[in-house]
Amino acid sequence: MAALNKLAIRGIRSFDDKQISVIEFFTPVTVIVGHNGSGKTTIIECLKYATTGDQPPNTRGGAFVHDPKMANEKEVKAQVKLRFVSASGTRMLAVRNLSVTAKKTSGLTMKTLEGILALADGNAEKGSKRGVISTKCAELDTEIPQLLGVSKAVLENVIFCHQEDSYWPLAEPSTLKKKFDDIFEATSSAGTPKLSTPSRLYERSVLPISRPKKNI
Ligand SMILES: Nc1ncnc2c1ncn2[C@@H]1O[C@H](COP(=O)(O)OP(=O)(O)OP(=O)(O)O)[C@@H](O)[C@H]1O
Repeated sequence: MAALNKLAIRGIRSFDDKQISVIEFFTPVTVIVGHNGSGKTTIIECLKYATTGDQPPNTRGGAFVHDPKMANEKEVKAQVKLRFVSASGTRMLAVRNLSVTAKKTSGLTMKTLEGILALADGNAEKGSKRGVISTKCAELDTEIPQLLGVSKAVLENVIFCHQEDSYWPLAEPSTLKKKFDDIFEATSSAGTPKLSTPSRLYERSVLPISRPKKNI
């Protein structure tokens, strides 16, 4: 069974870029406790980012990275590192890198830098190429969910669902249908419906279906 072992965060939200904070996950459960604003959500955001490559909602302009103004720097380099065990029992390492630069006028410029997906025992962190599977972010985005044995949609909408997105089950029918289709993989990559899946059954049982009236 897949498992998360350790998460290292540097330069994300309130986690500054001067030190690395390490969170270890224990079996069967790890409880994250802290005051408001202490960084509990940030830990989940980092897990989602490490596994899917998706940054939290409303952070497009670089708000996910520690604010350079607070760091008193022009540029902040951020890193999220996750050690995990794949569904087949292999110890893996995923590293994602970001940087944010304060613009001369105002605002931020964010860059996504090369990542690493590697075997945890291959010394990729020390620069060794042994055991490195990919350094391309797009490949990490598809490979990591596969290694965990969970679809990207389930990681995004269920396991690491952001608190700002957690009301999606109450969304309007078309949004809800799309979410269920993604989660149950009801559409092929070409967008055509696959076999009858739970989402299709859900759609049939919940959405009003207009039937032509019969002439008697
Ligand atoms: N870009 C940023 N740079 C620096 N600090 C930031 C940045 N973005 C958010 N923060 C700070 O990081 C913290 C975010 O904390 P987070 O939401 O993870 O806390 P939490 O423990 O989940 O809080 P709550 O219990 O209220 O949900 C806040 O204190 C916020 O001010």
